[in-house]
Amino acid sequence: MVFAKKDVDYSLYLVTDSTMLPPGTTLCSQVEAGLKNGVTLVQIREKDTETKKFIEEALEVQKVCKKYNVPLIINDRIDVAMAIDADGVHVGQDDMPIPMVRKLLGPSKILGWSVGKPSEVETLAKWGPDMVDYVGVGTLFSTLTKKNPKKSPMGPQGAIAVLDALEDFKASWCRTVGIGGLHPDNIQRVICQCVASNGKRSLDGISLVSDIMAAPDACAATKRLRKLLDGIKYQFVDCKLNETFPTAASIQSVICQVSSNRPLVQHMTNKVHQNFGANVTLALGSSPIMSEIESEVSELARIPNSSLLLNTGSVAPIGTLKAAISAYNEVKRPITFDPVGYSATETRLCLNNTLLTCGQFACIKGNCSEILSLAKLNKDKMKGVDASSGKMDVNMLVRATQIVAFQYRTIAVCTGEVDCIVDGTFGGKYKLSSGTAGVTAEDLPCVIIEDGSIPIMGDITASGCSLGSTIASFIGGLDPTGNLFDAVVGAVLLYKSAGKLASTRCQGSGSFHVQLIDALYQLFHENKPEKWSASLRKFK
Ligand SMILES: Cc1ncc(COP(=O)(O)OP(=O)(O)O)c(N)n1
Ligand SMILES: Cc1ncsc1CCOP(=O)(O)O
Ligand SMILES: [Mg+2]
Repeated sequence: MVFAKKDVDYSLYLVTDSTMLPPGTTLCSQVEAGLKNGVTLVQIREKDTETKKFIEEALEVQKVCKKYNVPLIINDRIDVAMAIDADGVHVGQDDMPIPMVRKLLGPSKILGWSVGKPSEVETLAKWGPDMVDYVGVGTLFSTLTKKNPKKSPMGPQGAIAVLDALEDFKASWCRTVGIGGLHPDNIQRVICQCVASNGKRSLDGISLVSDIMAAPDACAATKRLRKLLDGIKYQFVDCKLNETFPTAASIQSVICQVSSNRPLVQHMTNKVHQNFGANVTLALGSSPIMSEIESEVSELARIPNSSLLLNTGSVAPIGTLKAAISAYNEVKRPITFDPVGYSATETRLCLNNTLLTCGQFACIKGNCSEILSLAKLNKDKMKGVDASSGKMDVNMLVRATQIVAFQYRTIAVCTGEVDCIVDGTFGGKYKLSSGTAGVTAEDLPCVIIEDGSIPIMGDITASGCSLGSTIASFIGGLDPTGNLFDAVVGAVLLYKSAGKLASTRCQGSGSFHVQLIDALYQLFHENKPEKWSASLRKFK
C-alpha cells in the first residue's frame, strides 16, 4: 500500500518502545489501543532489538497498521523498511545520510529527519521537496526515553526557530512534529507557542513514546491526547482571555473584584523586594505570602484566587521554582513572571530560559532591557539588573513587547518612562499546522501608558518588582468572568498614577517609599480610574 504523502496525518504520531510496556500488555496491544483511539502515524523504534526479532515485530505492527489504514515508519533501519515494504523511514543526524536513504527507498516512501536547528533546515531546503517529507523537531523537553541524548532540550523557543527556518528557506512541503517529553500537561502550550513568526505554520503534530507505550490504559491515554489535539482553546487561567480595550469602567470592575476576592499572592522573589512587595500587596486589598517551600506550593495554588509572582531574583532552588510553575498551571491559576536581569549574566540567562520553557505565564513583565533581550533585540549585553539608561525608541519597545507576547502566548509588559502592554494570548486559541493564520506579532493589540517621567521611581529599591506584586494581585483577584488584559492594564495604570502622585508628595527617596504605598492604597480604595493621572492609549 502506498500512502499519498499529501494525505499523511501527522497529528498524533506514536513511536514505539517495547522496553516500557506495562504488565499484561504487548507491543501490538499498545499500538492497537492507540490506533483505535486516534493515533494517525506509527513508528517502530526498537533500539536494542536484534534484526530478526525486529523484523518479526515490524511485520506484526505492520498488520495492525494496515487494519487501521495508518502508515508505518521504521526508525533507523532502512534495510528492515525495504524488507517489509514499510511506508517510510525516520533517520537522525547521525544515521544514514538522507540522499542515500532516499535513493534506497525510492520517491514514494515517507522520509523523516530529526532536526534541532535552523542550519539543518537550510540543508533540507537545499535538497528540495523530493528528499525530506517531515521533520521531528526536538528534543523539546527532557525525557528518559531517548538514551544518551546528544542535544539538550530546545523548548518551544527552539521549535519556533526551526519553524521560522522552514518559512525562511521556503520549505513549504516539509511537515513537522514536535517530540520529546510531550504529555497532556504541556501539549496545548506547545501547539500554542510553537508558531512561525510569520504566523503561517505551527507544528503539524506531536510525536510521543511513553505517554502511550507506558500507559496501563493506552486507550484512555490516547483519548486524552486526541481531545487535546482536536481542541481549539488553551484555557490556561480561569478568567476571560477575549480581546478587549480596557476602559475606566472595566478597570473599576477589576478593582471591585480584587477587593471582594482578596487574592492570595504568593511571592517567590528576591530578598530586597520581599518586605516592600508584601506591603504593596496589602495596600491593594490582597494577601501576600512570601513562601519558597516546595512542599506547600500545591496547597497554596489551590487556595481560591491564588496568584504566583515569580521574580527570578529569588534564590529558591530551581526545582522549587519549577514545582511552583507546574502547581499553578495545573489548577489554572495565574503566574506573573519577572525575569530580573534576564541576560545580565549567563547564570540568569540560563535560569530564566529554563523557567520560560517550564510553563505558561499569564503575564511576563520586565524593564526595557529585559524585554528587548527576551525578544532577542538587545544587541549589547544588559548592564546589570537595572533598566538600561537613556531613552528607548517607543516603536522598538512596542516591537519587542509584541514579540515576547507572541512567542510566549502571554500578556507582555515592558516598563519604563512609557509602559507598553501587549496581549499575545490569541484568546487561548490554537490550531495544528496553520499557526495563527498569518497574524504576526506586529498585529497584536498594544496599549501605551504614560504619565511623564518619574525619576524618583528609580531611586528606590523594588519599585519595578512591586509592579509585579500589583499585577499578580489584580489578575489573582479576577472572577472567572473577569478579563486578563483589563486586569494587567489596570494594574500598570494604577501603579504609574500612584508613582506620579507619590512623587509630588515626597521629600526624598525615603518618604517616596512610604508615599508610594499610601498612593496605591488611596487610589485603589477610591477606585476612580477616570481620575488617575496616567494616560492610556492604543498604539497605532
Ligand atoms: C518522529 C521522530 N522524531 C525524532 C526521532 C529521533 O530520531 P533520531 O534522532 O534518529 O534518534 P533515535 O530515535 O534513532 O534514537 C524519531 N525517532 N522520531
Ligand atoms: C525518539 C525521540 N527523539 C527525541 S526525544 C525521543 C523520545 C521521546 O519519548 P517521550 O515521548 O517518552 O518523551
Ligand atoms: Mg536514529
